[in-house]
Amino acid sequence: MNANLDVVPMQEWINTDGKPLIIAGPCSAETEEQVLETANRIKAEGYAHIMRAGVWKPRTRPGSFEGMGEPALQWLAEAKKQTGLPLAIEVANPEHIELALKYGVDVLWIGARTTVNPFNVQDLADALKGVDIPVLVKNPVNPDLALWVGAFERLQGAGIKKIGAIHRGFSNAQETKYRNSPMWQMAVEMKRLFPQLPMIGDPSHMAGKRSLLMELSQRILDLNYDGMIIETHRDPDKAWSDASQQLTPEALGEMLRELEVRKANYGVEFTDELAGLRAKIDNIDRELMEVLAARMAVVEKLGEYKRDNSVAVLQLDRWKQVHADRAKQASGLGLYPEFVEELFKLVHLESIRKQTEVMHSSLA
Ligand SMILES: C=C(O[C@@H]1C=C(C(=O)O)C=C[C@H]1O)C(=O)O
Repeated sequence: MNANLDVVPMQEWINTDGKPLIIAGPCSAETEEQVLETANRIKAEGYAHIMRAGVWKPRTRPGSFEGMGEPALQWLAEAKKQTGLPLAIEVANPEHIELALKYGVDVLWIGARTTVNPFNVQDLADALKGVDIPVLVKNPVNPDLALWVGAFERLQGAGIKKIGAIHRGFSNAQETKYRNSPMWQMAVEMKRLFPQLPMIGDPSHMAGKRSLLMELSQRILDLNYDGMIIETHRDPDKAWSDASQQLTPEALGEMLRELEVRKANYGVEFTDELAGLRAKIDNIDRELMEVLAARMAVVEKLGEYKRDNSVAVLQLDRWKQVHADRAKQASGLGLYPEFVEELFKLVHLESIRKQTEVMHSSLA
């Protein structure tokens, strides 16, 4: 992808003393009392750099609680006064931005259901022209990296340079362990393309349930994210939205204290050992590719046979057999079967591509 983002480093707009940024707060601002109590309990725990709360809630189906709107902004402004915590909220249209700025909100984010729509994102970017405020962009609900990048480009067009990405996971067509599947490779690719872009994990929306928060948060930290945005509520089971994925400010504190923040890089003392092990990996990878090339040469021969005898490229029974057999072999070798299944799906796709090419070569 050919794109360039001009990013102000995160530490220039929020000082976390080099620690991962923690944005914590309720899914929704429900009542003044709930906002103030939650804010003060978060503050007392000491981990949060920014408080979050939903003021307008995009819901999957009508009839669910859709947020309190402007009154919630008054409660949040009071919470900021009492705790000193800067505020972050989601905005989905220019009116939301205007109100957020009126009530002194410090950081805005664009939600996953907005990021998918370039018209909406452009409206937000236009409304932000001349405004100096950090804007975080959640990944679009579908795993489309270009759409995510496009949202940043639209913001940059409006002069916004304090930007960051929030990885909240991607919608599932089928029921899975996660509410939104992380598809970590999307965030890793984003980091590869734009190393300077802060990446913030949203374990709450990936998980959908409390029991998965810890493992997801640790994974986020192990992938070197710049921070996390996590939902916390004074009385989670009674929350008006996302009850099952929130935890109390104190339980969140306990969880955060248990997480391990590891160093981003190896120290110099490991340099020699590291170089030796990496040289081994380089050799093994070369062998892997030689083996793949040998397999592909046989696939090509089979393709020529198919072409000359008018046999279809895809042979489902054979593929089913390969798929099942390789996963079984994987267990015996101590490899994670799902990894091997995915790997062979890719290999099979490449075989199909190669044989299709061979088929077409007869037409030349
Ligand atoms: C190689 C073949 O063609 C395709 C590719 C396969 C593979 O990569 O293992 C298996 C079945 C076919 O869909 C074949 O027919 O055996």
